[in-house]
Amino acid sequence: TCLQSGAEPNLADLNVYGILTAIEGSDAFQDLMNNTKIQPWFARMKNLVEPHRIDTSIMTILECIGCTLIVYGIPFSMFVFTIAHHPFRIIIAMTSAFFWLISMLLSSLLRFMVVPLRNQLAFAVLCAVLFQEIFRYLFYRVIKKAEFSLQKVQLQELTAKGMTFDRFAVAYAAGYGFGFISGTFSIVNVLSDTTGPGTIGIFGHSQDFFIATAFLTLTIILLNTFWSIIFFTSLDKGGIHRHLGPALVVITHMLFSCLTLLNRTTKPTYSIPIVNAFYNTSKMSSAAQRKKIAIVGSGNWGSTIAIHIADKIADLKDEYEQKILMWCKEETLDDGSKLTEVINEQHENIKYLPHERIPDNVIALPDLCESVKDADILIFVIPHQFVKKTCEELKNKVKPSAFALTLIKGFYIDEETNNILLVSQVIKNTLNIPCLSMMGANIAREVAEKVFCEATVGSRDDKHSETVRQLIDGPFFRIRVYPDVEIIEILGGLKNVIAMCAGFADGLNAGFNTRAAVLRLGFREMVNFCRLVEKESTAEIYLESCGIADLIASSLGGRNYNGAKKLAETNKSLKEIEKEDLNGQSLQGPGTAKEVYRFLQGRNLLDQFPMFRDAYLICEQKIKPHCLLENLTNHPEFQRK
Ligand SMILES: NC(=O)C1=CN([C@@H]2O[C@H](COP(=O)(O)OP(=O)(O)OC[C@H]3O[C@@H](n4cnc5c(N)ncnc54)[C@H](O)[C@@H]3O)[C@@H](O)[C@H]2O)C=CC1
Ligand SMILES: O=C(CO)COP(=O)(O)O
Repeated sequence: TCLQSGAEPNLADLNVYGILTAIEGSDAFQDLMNNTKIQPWFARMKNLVEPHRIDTSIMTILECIGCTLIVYGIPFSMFVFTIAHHPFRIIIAMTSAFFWLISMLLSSLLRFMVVPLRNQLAFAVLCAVLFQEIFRYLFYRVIKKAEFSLQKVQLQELTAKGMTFDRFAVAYAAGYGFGFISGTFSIVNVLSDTTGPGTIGIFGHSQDFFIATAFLTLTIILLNTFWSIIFFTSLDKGGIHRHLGPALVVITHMLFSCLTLLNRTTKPTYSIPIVNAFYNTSKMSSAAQRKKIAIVGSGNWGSTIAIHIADKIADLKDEYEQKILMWCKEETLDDGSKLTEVINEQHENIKYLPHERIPDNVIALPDLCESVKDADILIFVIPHQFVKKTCEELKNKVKPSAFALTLIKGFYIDEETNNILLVSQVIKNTLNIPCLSMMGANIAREVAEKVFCEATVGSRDDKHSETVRQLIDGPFFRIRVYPDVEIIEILGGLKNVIAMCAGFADGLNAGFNTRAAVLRLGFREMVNFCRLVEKESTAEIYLESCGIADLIASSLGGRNYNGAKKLAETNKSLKEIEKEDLNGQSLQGPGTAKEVYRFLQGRNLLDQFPMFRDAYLICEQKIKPHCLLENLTNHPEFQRK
């Protein structure tokens, strides 16, 4: 040794002293003291160093706390923010952790049984990875079975408790459970070593051992979460993805685990799991970004559009979450069953769209807010008189980044200003999200039977238009987009009133020439009315499906037309007719006729719109339907120069 009496110890002294104190008390240490001349030097060093010694137990405990925070900090936040509030996810995570434990048990059993390879690390890695992946797959199968039963019998109950069956969340919670338990198993021993007696490199390895292991364990937890998401969502997607996703997971898991075999080469191996995690995060985030669709309404048109969209998105699995939530105002049917249960069990809306199969991925929910909670696209399709109340209930309950599309034909007149208040405006103003409109000649039953039709979409946002195109446009349902959101919507409401006029004319057995005049003059009033309110971007809009085509279709076979025809034939009130013929479906024409009448009256314009005026008065049974036909001769159209 070089430490002279009275001199300061140099680095070599400190180094050797550090090593000896680490083994102090052992046989080797005693041997050294007894059989060499090192003892006086050691005593001098002890005198000099001990007064300056930092309490190592505090240091090592701090290291243990630091490593624990590295390992569990992020997973803990993930748990608190994404799992803890969902009992269903907690159950999934715990069950998945249990599956991991069984996989490890079986893997150890196999290793133990194959005696020649028992001590080969590579064999252990192979067994561990294969068993984990087999159990990941088994877990997926079990959940798939459970999902089916849950949806069949318990959906309402689950929803009421905030336990919706969200496949992505299930994959996430399953991966989290798998990762958490696997990470915990690989770190607990290491963490206990961090508490002392010394934390300087094990077996001469890097001093960064503990911290590196902590980061690696965090990576294990995160990777397992990503792997389950990739694994489960790929299996859900089907096709080639069924094989690619799981293969990717098994390969990356194997590569990651094989790092164990490189332990002795130390440093560069740390970067591999980080690259792996990065790659998996990017794969996973694309799955997380899949847009969710909610349909607010499940009547005749609501159920039809749900079927249509479910068919459309079946080919767009990367972009759209396949499950479509459809809000269904709960009602008890004649046999005592609940409508939502019937829809989810029989996959048919036997009340509002009988004999049409609703795909399994359309789930009817009785809870309005639950149905739209995570939705990126909200499709409103309820009778217009319920829009204000429905939107009020949804206030502050929808994603701020979502957008809406209204298929509702009808509007309000603001009581204070006597101005038109469109459904799209109510949605926009109450929910604070943009709202597009789609109207056209779309008699629901025919759309459900895949009979060719077209529609007009009102949108001023190219991205949203593209989304609507993806969801709706197809070989038997073509759409055209215009920026005239409001005019499209007003036309949709007004045509119901003029279709009633066509019904009155047919009910009175009017001549074909007169029936044609009713349609032309009615269409003229529709255009003139729109021009009182909004300036169209182009007059072409009136020749689109939302204009002339919807009027023709509705006047040939719409519910409003049929109801009005029956009124003219029987003298019954529309309320009675609605009750007798429509089994809960709703005539939108009478309500709109009333609103239009009020709007025109407030502006002293009733004489300029005699058909709108008379339609309302007939609905109210204040005049007879023949008056409408008699008044055609003095229509203001004939005073026009
Ligand atoms: N049926 C069709 O062929 C077409 C309808 N439309 C329009 O779509 C809208 C919806 O029509 P449909 O789906 O046919 O409905 P519908 O006429 O079948 O009405 C029944 C629906 O109204 C719901 N409802 C009853 N009371 C309610 C309340 N208090 N709050 C909320 N919802 C309630 C019922 O739950 C049921 O889903 C209407 O504005 C209609 O003009 C547009 C194009 C085609
Ligand atoms: O809007 C419709 C077709 O485009 C349906 O009209 P009805 O509500 O009169 O059936």
